[in-house]
Amino acid sequence: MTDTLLGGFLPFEHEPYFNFAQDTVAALQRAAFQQVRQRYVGQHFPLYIGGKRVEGDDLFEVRNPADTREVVWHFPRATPEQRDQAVAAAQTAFEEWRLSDPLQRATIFKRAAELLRARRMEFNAVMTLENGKNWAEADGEVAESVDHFEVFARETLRWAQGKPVYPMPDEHVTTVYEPIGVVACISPWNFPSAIPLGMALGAIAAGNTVVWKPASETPLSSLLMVELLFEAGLPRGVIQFLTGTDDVLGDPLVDHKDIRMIAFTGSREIGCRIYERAARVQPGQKWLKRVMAEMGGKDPTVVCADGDLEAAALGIVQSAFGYAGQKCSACSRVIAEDSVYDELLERVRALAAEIQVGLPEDNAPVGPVISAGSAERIMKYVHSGKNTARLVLGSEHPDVGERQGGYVQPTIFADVAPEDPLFQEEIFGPVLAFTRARDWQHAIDLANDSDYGLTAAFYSRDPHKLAEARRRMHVGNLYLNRKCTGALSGTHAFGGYGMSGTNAKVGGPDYLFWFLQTKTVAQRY
Ligand SMILES: NC(=O)c1ccc[n+]([C@@H]2O[C@H](COP(=O)([O-])OP(=O)(O)OC[C@H]3O[C@@H](n4cnc5c(N)ncnc54)[C@H](O)[C@@H]3O)[C@@H](O)[C@H]2O)c1
Ligand SMILES: N[C@@H](CCC=O)C(=O)O
Repeated sequence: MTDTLLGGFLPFEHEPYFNFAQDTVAALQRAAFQQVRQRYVGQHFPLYIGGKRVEGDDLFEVRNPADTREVVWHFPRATPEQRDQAVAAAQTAFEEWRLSDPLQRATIFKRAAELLRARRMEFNAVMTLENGKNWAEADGEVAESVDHFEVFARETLRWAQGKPVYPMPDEHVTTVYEPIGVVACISPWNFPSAIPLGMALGAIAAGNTVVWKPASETPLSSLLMVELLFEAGLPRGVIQFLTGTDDVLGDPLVDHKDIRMIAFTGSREIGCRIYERAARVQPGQKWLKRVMAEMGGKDPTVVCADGDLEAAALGIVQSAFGYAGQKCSACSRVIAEDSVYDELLERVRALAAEIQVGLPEDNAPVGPVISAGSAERIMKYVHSGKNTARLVLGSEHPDVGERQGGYVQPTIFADVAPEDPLFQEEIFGPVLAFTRARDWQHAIDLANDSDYGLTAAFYSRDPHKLAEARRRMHVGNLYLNRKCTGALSGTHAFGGYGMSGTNAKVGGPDYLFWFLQTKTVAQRY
């Protein structure tokens, strides 16, 4: 029966992006900024616990990274009591939600997709104002969120079917998947809707309940998704929404005995910390906690001598400097064969030199990094890089008038040695390292010389080299003859190797298994 239902949810198409080059579309997006400013700026937003909206007394400010003098909105700092109430409420809601009909879940997600389609420009504008994405980057993420709703609607039905087993003549044996409990979803600021949404939908599509803890820099993009799900019919107790400080919502949430799983996306430092802490069984805890930890990257683009240099240069510039390099998937290393190294470097330099850094609300190609502190950290790499490598572009502060924010110019270093921090460490900003390889095989060795293994791009026209790249590149997401950013839900299951994390592969066919446990039932008649 579920097969028939799943059939009713097909076919699937990725949500198309808005074409902001069209005047009418651009005018609508501008109007959405005005509406969002009128409706949301200056507002105080709530927590959600046990289906109730909870106002807080102790508020923190969210600032516009494009001009940090502007406070855009306020959110509450949850107290330890509210954290514990949220976990308890999620436990209570689990008893009902775990038995919910997968078709009910799928229908809610489909409805949420429809609701979001109608409000995409509003969600884009909110994201721009709190995390500095330009229109296209924000739109890419909101479109990905629509895709997540559509994909998870189908995945919840698919997993509800169970899996066939090898039969026995005298027993009827089934393998079915059941939910596990309360999942804490902890997310970063750089993808404030699609990333927490992917984790939360994984949890609730599987029949679990959620404590959703967004990054403090970007809580409204997350809250709007939660409220959208409520509007679509999700029983309100299924998601608890908590904002606040890491001393209340970090270690203590991870350590909580009633948390069954932590779904985390963020830095390597915090991911490793969670992994370690969650391994300790707390008094009263009745399970081994499961941890999904999706972490950073140091993503290479390999360019072979026979590759299309024009396409490679464009792909490198888009993936290295789009959203100021603040994607875990961003290209941060280029490894090119000796014979094309200089030409490729010049092509990339010329394209990158044209990039204008400016206001994301005006749709500048590159906006600010998330904060002044982040810019300072990035500039430390740039300053020390000048002593270890050859600066080809950047390193100055772009002119953005009187605005205060962490604006960093696209920066390129050439002749970077493999042991250089520019080659090994995630900088999470618009800083690109070029390294020369003797030949294409050496280039693959250099690409693999990293603790991380998230994404990589590989450019060649030679089928033998492409096949070898498929076999040898040690990454979770390998892109041949295209840029290494922009995974699409349902198609490019996303997650890395090595210290990039647990390889959970959000948006992929196995993702829901992370949130399920398997029951075998054998019956004799
Ligand atoms: N692999 C991926 O899919 C992916 C996607 C996006 C971002 N990232 C990575 O995220 C990082 C940038 O994000 P960030 O700066 O927000 O990361 P972060 O690790 O500093 O913070 C992530 C979240 O963890 C919370 N947190 C902080 N201390 C905690 C603790 N002790 N216990 C539990 N939670 C705690 C934060 O409040 C935040 O919500 C980069 O390294 C980037 O590569 C990875
Ligand atoms: N999924 C995004 C990256 C998310 C990390 O920051 C991409 O594929 O570019």
